[in-house]
Amino acid sequence: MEWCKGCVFSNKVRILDTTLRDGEQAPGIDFTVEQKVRIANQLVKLGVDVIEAGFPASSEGDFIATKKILEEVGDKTEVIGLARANRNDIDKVIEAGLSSIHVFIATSEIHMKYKLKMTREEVLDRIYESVSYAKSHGLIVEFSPEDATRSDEDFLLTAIKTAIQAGADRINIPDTVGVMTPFTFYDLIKKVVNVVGDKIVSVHCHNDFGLATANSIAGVAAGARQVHVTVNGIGERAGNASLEEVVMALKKLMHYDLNIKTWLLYETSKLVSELSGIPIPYFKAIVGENAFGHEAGIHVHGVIENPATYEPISPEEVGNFRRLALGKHSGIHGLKKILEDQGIHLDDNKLRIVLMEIKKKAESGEKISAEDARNIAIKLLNS
Ligand SMILES: CC(=O)SCCNC(=O)CCNC(=O)[C@H](O)C(C)(C)COP(=O)(O)OP(=O)(O)OC[C@H]1O[C@@H](n2cnc3c(N)ncnc32)[C@H](O)[C@@H]1OP(=O)(O)O
Ligand SMILES: CC(C)C(=O)C(=O)O
Repeated sequence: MEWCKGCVFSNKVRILDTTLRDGEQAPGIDFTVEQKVRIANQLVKLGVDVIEAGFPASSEGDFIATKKILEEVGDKTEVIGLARANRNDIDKVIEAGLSSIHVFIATSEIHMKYKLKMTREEVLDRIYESVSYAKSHGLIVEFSPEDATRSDEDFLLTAIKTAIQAGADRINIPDTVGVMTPFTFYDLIKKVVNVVGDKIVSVHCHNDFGLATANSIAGVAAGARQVHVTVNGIGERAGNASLEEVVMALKKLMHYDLNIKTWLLYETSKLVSELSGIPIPYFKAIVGENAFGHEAGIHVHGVIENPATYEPISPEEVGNFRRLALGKHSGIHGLKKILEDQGIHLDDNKLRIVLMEIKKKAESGEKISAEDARNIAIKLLNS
């Protein structure tokens, strides 16, 4: 397929879910250990390939949670822990019993100067030292040059080569502050893929300009074969690439092969929303209450005749539901179906009368339910 031309890997794309790490970093989200285990079990049921369970060096709670998740699902999926490029953090991942580690250090000038206070050479040394230290303990190592997309490109590629030389198994490219466009990210990932040879390239996108999903799929088109996502897109600042959007775009629009049981997306989204306390926006793609909602008469008529007229995917594919609504935009076909589903059969003249009543009420700001329509129809029939 055009999208895959030149890819060095198969058509299979891995999903690394970081809801329990980057997702939880969002201000106001603090999962309990029990909640994290519930979400981890749901992610396994969903079919994610890797669960980033936490940052063991961060706190006793994160250490315990990471360990617990490993005990709970470690035999069913890869469980990975985050670590800064220092031995203490790496030792904590090892102590937690994990076999996979995600080591990161920033490679952008601004992060090296103001945060790390390290020179380029010191960062390169730290990369080599920390990745090889993790490898010497038998870990699968995914390396991330933090703030990669604002790094000097040549230095970034040198940092990546250094991680590979130290034994890194996967290279993850984070757009840490979401400054990429699908076009610039495609170009960057192409260059990274050319450098890493047969290692898997992963992408980790943030949503500061609302482009996390678009950038993630552009990265895959450029040859990445792993995507970092979070359920409902929760995460730092404007969030991460949303699992449900990335999965459905890769599967339905770009025809990639994924392990995800898409019909569980809606229930997974609802669980994370409930446990995080972050509501799902009504208009959220794939899992929003309105994602398969139709009111406009022309749309409802089309959907009744053939849902594909206005639904690029069926709600059943993602475990969501179709909702036919009544309001000032309704048409006679929709009203007819909503009434007939309630056992009310009217001729067109009477339907028109009911429809006018509905539009009048809606225009005054009233919300009209199927039951309201039924009552208006019955009143008319009895008049
Ligand atoms: C892009 C990301 O999301 S990265 C992941 C971010 N996640 C988190 O920060 C959540 C958990 N964080 C924490 O619990 C704490 O920040 C800890 C435990 C990691 C560190 O806490 P503290 O020791 O109090 O340090 P603090 O957070 O104030 O500063 C970060 C320190 O880590 C250093 N650092 C930051 N990133 C890295 C890195 N990748 N490799 C090595 N050192 C790093 C900073 O230079 C700073 O070091 P300094 O204390 O010697 O100046
Ligand atoms: C730890 C890294 C991958 C990260 O979360 C980021 O850069 O956004």
